[in-house]
Amino acid sequence: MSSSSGLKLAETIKFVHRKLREEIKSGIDAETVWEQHCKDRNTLQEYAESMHLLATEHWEKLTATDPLTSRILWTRDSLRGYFHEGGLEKARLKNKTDHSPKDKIDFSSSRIKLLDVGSCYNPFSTFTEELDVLAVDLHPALDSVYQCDFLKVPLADKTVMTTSTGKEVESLAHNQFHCVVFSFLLEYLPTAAQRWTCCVKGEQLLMEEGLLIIITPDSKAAHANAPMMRSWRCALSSIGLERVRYEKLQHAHCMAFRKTGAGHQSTVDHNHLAQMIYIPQDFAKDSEDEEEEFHHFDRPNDDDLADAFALLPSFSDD
Ligand SMILES: C[S@@+](CC[C@H](N)C(=O)[O-])C[C@H]1O[C@@H](n2cnc3c(N)ncnc32)[C@H](O)[C@@H]1O
Repeated sequence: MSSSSGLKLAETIKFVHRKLREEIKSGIDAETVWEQHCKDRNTLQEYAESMHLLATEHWEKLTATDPLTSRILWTRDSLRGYFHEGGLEKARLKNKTDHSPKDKIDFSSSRIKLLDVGSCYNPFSTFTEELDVLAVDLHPALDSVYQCDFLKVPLADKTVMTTSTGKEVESLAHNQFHCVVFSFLLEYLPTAAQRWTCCVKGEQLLMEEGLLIIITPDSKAAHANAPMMRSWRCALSSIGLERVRYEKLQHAHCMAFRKTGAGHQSTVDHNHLAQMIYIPQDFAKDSEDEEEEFHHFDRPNDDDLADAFALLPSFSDD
């Protein structure tokens, strides 16, 4: 791998995201778009190399000078705070009405079992003393990451991994992980329905009281995309994921959601909820709008959002 300008690497990544969205907007169905994309080994390889370089050679330099910009350190800090420094107990006290597990899991003694979805280059591998990481990706950049299309991988009683034809995941076990991480994963997916599928699967893989960490890029001020963040929070609360931590870093929104065990509300309309996991680019009209990423977009009209929120109880403002 050779060094390359950060701008060029970021452009390679944005190009792939944009291409997928443009194909959807042109009317090709999501299944076909995704299938074709998964077969395009050259694009996947170029993306993996670019992402790996961008993160390790450019973003990590920024982390060295300003650790508060790091989504990886934010995640580690959140896990420590929740599992080892009283966050979990606080959440238990706050949610006296939760359907708590009969034998509460003691998280304090063991390493945190973490599933990093869309891991690319396994950024959490440096914390092996505290984290037991299973890193998976559609097209891994490193050998320590298992190949797995999270949209398609079956959830089963056991996690099954193969190494015979390369490192692959055949199935992932329900209720097995203390933590599931989606760091810069959701905006890769061109439809809100695919993002929703990820969230639902993430919830199913977590042990009760486990954390789903979602990190999404945004260099604008926190309030600029606050309606989007509220929309995500609201949708996730309807499948029993309660937000316990939120922070706007310089380039990302970072969120931790706790699996409350309240389960899915029986009345939830999954199609409707899926649309709530929107991103600004879903509304960009052409590639010029896309260029601006988070700057120029038409938000869903306020009435639509108000309707969406009205459907869901226990929504509270930021
Ligand atoms: C922007 S990169 C983020 C990499 C890393 N998580 C980080 O924070 O630097 C998005 C990653 O998600 C992976 N990805 C996208 N869709 C996926 C899927 N359905 N299953 C698994 N990985 C996926 C891509 O291959 C890519 O490596």
